[in-house]
Amino acid sequence: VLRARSDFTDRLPHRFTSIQPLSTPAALLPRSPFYRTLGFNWHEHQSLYDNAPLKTLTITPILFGQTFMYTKNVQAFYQSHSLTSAFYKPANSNPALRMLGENVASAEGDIWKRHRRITAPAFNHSTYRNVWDTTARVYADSIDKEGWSNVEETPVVNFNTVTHKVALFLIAIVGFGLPMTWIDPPRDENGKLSVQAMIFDVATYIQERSMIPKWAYKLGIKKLDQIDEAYTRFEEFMHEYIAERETELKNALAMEGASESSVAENINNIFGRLVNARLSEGKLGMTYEEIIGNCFVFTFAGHETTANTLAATLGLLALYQDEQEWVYQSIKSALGDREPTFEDFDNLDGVLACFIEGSRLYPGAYLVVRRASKDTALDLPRRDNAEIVERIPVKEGTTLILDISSMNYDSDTFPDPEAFTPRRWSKSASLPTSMLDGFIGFSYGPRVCIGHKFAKVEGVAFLTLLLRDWRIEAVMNDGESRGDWRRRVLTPNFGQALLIGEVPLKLVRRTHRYVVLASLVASAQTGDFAPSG
Ligand code: HEM
Repeated sequence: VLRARSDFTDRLPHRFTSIQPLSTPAALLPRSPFYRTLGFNWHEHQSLYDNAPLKTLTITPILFGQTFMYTKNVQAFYQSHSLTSAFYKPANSNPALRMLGENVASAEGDIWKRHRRITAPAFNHSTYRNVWDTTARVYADSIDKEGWSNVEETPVVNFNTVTHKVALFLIAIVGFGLPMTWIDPPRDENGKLSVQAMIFDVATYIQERSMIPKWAYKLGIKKLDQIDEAYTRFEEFMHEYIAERETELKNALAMEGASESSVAENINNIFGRLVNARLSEGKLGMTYEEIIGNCFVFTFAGHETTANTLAATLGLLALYQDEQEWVYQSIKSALGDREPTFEDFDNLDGVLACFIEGSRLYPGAYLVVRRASKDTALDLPRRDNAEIVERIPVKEGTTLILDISSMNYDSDTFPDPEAFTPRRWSKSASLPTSMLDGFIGFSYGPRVCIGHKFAKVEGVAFLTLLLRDWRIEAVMNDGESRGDWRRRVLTPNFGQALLIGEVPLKLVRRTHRYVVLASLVASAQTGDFAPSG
């Protein structure tokens, strides 16, 4: 049944707030009960749609900002993200993403198409192989440098720090060809911020950098000086790095028998592709500013999301020992006693299921923004009877917030939504659709996450190695229950990505003793494993 309605504001529940929660002033204000009324407190967030029969509502700010339409109706997601949709991702939806230059995540229309055409070919089979191999080497380096090669049990470790380091290394090495070592002094011999510290701070302080006015950096506040130094150095460093790479590519092109296509074929990292695009004339060129903008966005998007998802997944595995045992057995049956390789990726679906279930419960990108390019409508099934579909008109210019975190906790799609149940994603589970392919945490349609396979390969490689070698245990306070631990440790914050705090874990060795290959450690230290492209 399709019922036509004239005005969505009559059909949808309304909520009022003082200011728009997705605005700069709201992000600057300290957390308060005011946010709770909006559902932007993690635990109450899930009840935001309780009285919304179409799982959709509007929020109208009284003092500042516009009325936005919020939805956790998965049909709204599919309709607003399809190729033919009247909705688009507005370029100004997240100013933080474009502060160092236009890029594939911030642009819209033809500019976005150009950025996507240049960057997409870098996400290919050989990149994913590189992601796998690099993850294995970073893992070996971390075990060695942390001094865990010969211990039966590690001390308490904040695993969020570990996963942030792993994710940062992956994007720096595979994305930009920059060597990294697990233990790196924060400054070089000339007192300059190390590349690692610089990239880490750039990715961590994106929210602060986008909001704090320039004059504030002159006040001599230590934290602001640190942020300013990282960002200034990042731009300087990238300028020099682009110039260097440009010279290398020009030299490669000048060699006998070389052609533009043969040079392009040999480039296997994102950075190389961006610089090469700059050398090409015409429609697929890129400015310095755009290259830096893209490097910046890959640093952020490729780091924060994966790192927080991995940290949360490990925390959940530590709480759900039976699921950990299940995935351990699935690793053993896929690998036997041999070392995993990239070729095993497809058979490690139990590990992927854990990563996806971790992403469902703690979605790195917890919402996405779309805007109606013309008067249009959404056909939304009702919560009480999905056979009844109501047509909700949407006026041109309306902002639609696709609330991924609420969709992921919807009990209609995910029975017992709070439970960590990786098996709901496993290939053998009897699910209505192929859920693994249909997971919306990486979005859908033309603007699907460009790094989704990058993240999955990295996540599966890291989890496989770690879970094969160690049993993970949650470190609890005296008298603390599993539920208390989950609330204390795994209650996230809404930042540019969904942020997880410290995740205190302990690793207890399984029968497999990891043998640190001297050659791997040596290459990790020199950065030789960085791709030459
Ligand atoms: C668990 C990890 C990740 C999650 C949950 C995630 C999620 C998402 C989502 C939901 C979007 C769509 C945003 C929108 O439409 O507004 C997106 C876009 C994007 N992601 Fe990811 N992502 C992850 C990892 C990565 C990685 C590893 C990279 C890079 C190596 C990356 C790069 C990007 C870029 C560049 C875009 C913009 C694409 C475009 O608009 O054409 N992401 N991501």
